[in-house]
Amino acid sequence: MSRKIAIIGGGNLGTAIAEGLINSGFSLPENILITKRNTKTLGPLAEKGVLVSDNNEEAVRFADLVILAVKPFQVNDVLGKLQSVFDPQKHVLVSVVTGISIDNILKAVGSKLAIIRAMPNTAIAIQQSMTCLSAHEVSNEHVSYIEDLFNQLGRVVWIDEKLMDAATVLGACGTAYAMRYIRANIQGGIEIGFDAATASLIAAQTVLGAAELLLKRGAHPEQEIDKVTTPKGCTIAGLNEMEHQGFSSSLIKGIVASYDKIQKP
Ligand SMILES: NC(=O)C1=CN([C@@H]2O[C@H](COP(=O)(O)OP(=O)(O)OC[C@H]3O[C@@H](n4cnc5c(N)ncnc54)[C@H](OP(=O)(O)O)[C@@H]3O)[C@@H](O)[C@H]2O)C=CC1
Ligand SMILES: O=C(O)[C@@H]1CCC=N1
Repeated sequence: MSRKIAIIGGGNLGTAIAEGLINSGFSLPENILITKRNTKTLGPLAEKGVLVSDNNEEAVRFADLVILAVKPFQVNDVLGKLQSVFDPQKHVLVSVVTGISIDNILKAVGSKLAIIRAMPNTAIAIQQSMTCLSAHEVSNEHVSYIEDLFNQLGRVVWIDEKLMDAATVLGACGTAYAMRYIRANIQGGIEIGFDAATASLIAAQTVLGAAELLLKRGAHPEQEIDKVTTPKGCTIAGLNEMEHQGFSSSLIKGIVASYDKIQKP
């Protein structure tokens, strides 16, 4: 399989994917064609040598891998206009669109195309995405190509398609939740004496280190918390106050609210 990639929908996620593909060396810029209606915002990618267009048909003809990254309500219109251009012998379609099932995509393209759903997050731009993948009735060749691609851009897990909405919330919305957690740390850090830049550095690196402890050791968070909480110390005092204020409960309720908001077909 040649390595020509079309990204339809060069918004926040589409451009992040393009950046990740180039930064990782997985793709040469000239092997990526990215589309949107207003191409002006794609200037920085064009400067790196990525092909830019407002013509989705041209993009599909150019590529063998098509990544669909438009908003959910745009899928039927965009794919409907591309029905005659898709070639099941040539193309594999990866959709990162929230809440649109493989069955719905098949109906929209109107042919028996190889379709994989992927749920990455915006850290894909710096090869630190968590990407959940799902497929059915797709060849092993396509599966290993797509797994290889997303493995260059972070970590990958294959999941049952019925868990895709849950993956969207935990893995993709999760970036925003983590940012809010870090921002609150920065706000607190400033209140107890740091300037904003120093508080930001300390907060972000501390979260990175905590995540690495879990990923590298496979430990449970509570095991690592036990190592930090001195009896009668300041950590447990802070943690307990956070819980009295509903910390874990508010996160869980937020996750469920995000999940409930995803339109179920
Ligand atoms: N942002 C995130 O963190 C994540 C997003 N997702 C999903 O990815 C998808 C994209 O999200 P996001 O990047 O945030 O959204 P954006 O709105 O930033 O990007 C969508 C892009 O699609 C373009 N677009 C609209 N219509 C067309 C068309 N007819 N042809 C080509 N391009 C078109 C828009 O540009 P223009 O108006 O100029 O055409 C826009 O830039 C969504 O389905 C979202 O649910 C999934 C995981 C994470
Ligand atoms: O907020 C949204 O709808 C999308 C889905 C995951 C991240 N952003």
